[in-house]
Amino acid sequence: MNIEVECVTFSIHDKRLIDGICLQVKAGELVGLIGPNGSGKSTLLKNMYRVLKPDSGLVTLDGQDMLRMKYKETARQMAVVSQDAPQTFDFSVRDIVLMGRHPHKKLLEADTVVDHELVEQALERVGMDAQADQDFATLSGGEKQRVLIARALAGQAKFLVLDEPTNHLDIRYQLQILDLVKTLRITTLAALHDLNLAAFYCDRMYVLKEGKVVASGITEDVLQPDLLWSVFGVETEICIHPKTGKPNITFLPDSLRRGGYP
Ligand SMILES: Nc1ncnc2c1ncn2[C@@H]1O[C@H](COP(=O)(O)OP(=O)(O)OP(=O)(O)O)[C@@H](O)[C@H]1O
Repeated sequence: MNIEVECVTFSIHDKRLIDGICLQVKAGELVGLIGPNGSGKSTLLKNMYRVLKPDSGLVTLDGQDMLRMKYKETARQMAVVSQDAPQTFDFSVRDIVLMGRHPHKKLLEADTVVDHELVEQALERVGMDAQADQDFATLSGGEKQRVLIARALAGQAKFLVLDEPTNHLDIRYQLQILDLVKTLRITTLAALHDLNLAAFYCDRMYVLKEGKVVASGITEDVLQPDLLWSVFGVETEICIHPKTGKPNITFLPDSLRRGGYP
């Protein structure tokens, strides 16, 4: 599936939060969206998964205007894992993952053996099968995040939107989840804060600042000290790591330039 954002603009109370953004995710790519706090990453993603409606511009899925699609059709094509886990009561982990199958069903249609198989497989893939019967509300932040990834997998979406998917995860699961996404080769757009993870996993990236794309391209070209200074205001040294072959960023805090701590 190819996704295209064409010149999307979005404002709230006359404040322009997204300013003429164009981007593209080609079939099978894992594309990163990076940028400082408040640069518009989540707002852009919400415009893509239809929680917000662009003032102007277009979002297309394989050339189809998404705003003209039925919501159910969008949900079949696109799965979203956002930072905010849903507030739920009395739903088990398995129930939550089964919800990923809903866009494929008619109203009141019963769940099938295939639905249940897909749910069990998805739970196994994220390492949550042992907690399938636990109340979702009692999980840790990281466990919730993994269950939401499982829900997306069970839904067999062709396009995955991840809004800081590794936010609550310990390092093992950060690597596991991004490895999984990469292995599945699902077309994915992911807002990521960890630049080293983004450097390792993303095929390409877009850098946002104040609602605009200020750089884009393959990670090796985009991740340069000058750019990171101008966007994040942080000094860095970047080398290509001999084992990964990917950019490895070392952050140099202000205190180093001042000669360390008193
Ligand atoms: N409903 C709203 N009303 C007013 N301003 C808003 C609203 N929603 C978002 N904003 C503002 O839009 C800007 C972009 O927010 P957004 O959440 O998209 O940033 P982000 O890049 O995802 O940030 P973070 O990395 O902190 O998650 C911020 O300045 C935020 O305060």
